Amino acid sequence: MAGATSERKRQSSGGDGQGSQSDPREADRVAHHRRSTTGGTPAQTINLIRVPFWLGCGRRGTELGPDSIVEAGLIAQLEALGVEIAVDLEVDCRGLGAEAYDGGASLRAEDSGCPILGARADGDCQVRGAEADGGFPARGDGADGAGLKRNDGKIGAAEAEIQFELEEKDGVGNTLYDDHLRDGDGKVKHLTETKEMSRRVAASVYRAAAACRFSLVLGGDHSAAIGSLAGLTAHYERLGVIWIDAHADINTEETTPSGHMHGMPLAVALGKARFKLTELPGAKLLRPDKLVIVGARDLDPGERELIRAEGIACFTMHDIDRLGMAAVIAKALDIAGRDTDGMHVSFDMDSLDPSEAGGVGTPVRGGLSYREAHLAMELLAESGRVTSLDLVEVNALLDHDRRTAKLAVELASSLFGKRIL
Ligand SMILES: NC(=[NH2+])NCCC[C@H](N)C(=O)O
Repeated sequence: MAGATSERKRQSSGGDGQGSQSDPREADRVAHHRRSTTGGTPAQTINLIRVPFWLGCGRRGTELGPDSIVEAGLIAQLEALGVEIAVDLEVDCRGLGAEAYDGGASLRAEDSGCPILGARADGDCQVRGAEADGGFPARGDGADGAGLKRNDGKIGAAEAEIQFELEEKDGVGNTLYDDHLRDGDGKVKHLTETKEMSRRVAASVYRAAAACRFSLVLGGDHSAAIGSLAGLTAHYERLGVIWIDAHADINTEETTPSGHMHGMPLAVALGKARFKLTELPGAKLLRPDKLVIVGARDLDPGERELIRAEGIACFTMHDIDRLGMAAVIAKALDIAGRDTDGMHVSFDMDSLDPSEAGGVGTPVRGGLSYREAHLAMELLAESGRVTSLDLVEVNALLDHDRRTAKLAVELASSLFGKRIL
């Protein structure tokens, strides 16, 4: 728990570590500029957000992904690159769909002693305590049009209110939403739990973004990205997104062939599904012209239609074969990076060929080679533009010798500036 320790240290030295900088955003801009002009290694302060959630894909083993990636050496690798892990927290997913987890009610979130965001009672209650005097503004009433008021880079903002809502509703059970889309309607599975997980992830990601920190979100299945995107759009005015995946994950409740929420996050984020990102506190819809999909090779009919209708940039494996990864990433950066103030990379390990990354729940042949995946991450690092990353869909029960988890660590290292020479 190096992260929690470092957060506690920061607290005892008086505040959240941002107080001594008059304008953290300015410092961040300078750092970005320095990186882009020297091509140097991006040294960053990150919040590590573990999301052990599998209900969005229906395959157990995916909830073991975050710890598997950490145990494969993530923290040492990042620290060797000069990355500071300011916070290391686990979003509590155990109280969600308790019947689907071993132990049922005995594993409910409140039993951790830290009912809302942190399963890690030692670290997260401390982190939350620090926020209590962080001067949270109340959630905006729309006066600034953003839903959430900004907090000048201070940790906190609307999270106190988000937590309050969760506390109120989660303490008595797991049925938090009263909408018509319920599990068992034969269509979307675990919608209620996925929404609740997303709210929790969003709160943590928002908090990181508000503190000008990079969020590294470890899945868990790809529905965790609903939370990332909600937290990020609550903070950034115009977010660009590069979605690296074998699938487009843009099914709606009507088009999903499986009912699994991990095939739907982009439809949610774009406002095309009945469940819209804007249901989550402060979140804004993603703009279709700021989204780029890279590596697609398994699209459902409804997904093809939606991608065409919305004019979404989708570089399939065919395009990567023809143009090469370097050209594809250059185009992706141009689309997701122009006129945006934040850039999120959502990396599904199933974008890689199954011969490299077999430990995933929905493998598809003909994927990215080992070098193509690294090159993508290296070029994204060089751009100096990426402000957050999801690394998702490692299924530890399907992974041999942690091969996929180790590859996830390697790819994260490339994104944080590791170079061959
Ligand atoms: N993130 C993923 N692995 N998504 C797989 C989605 C598969 C399929 N398109 C579905 O909607 O069910």
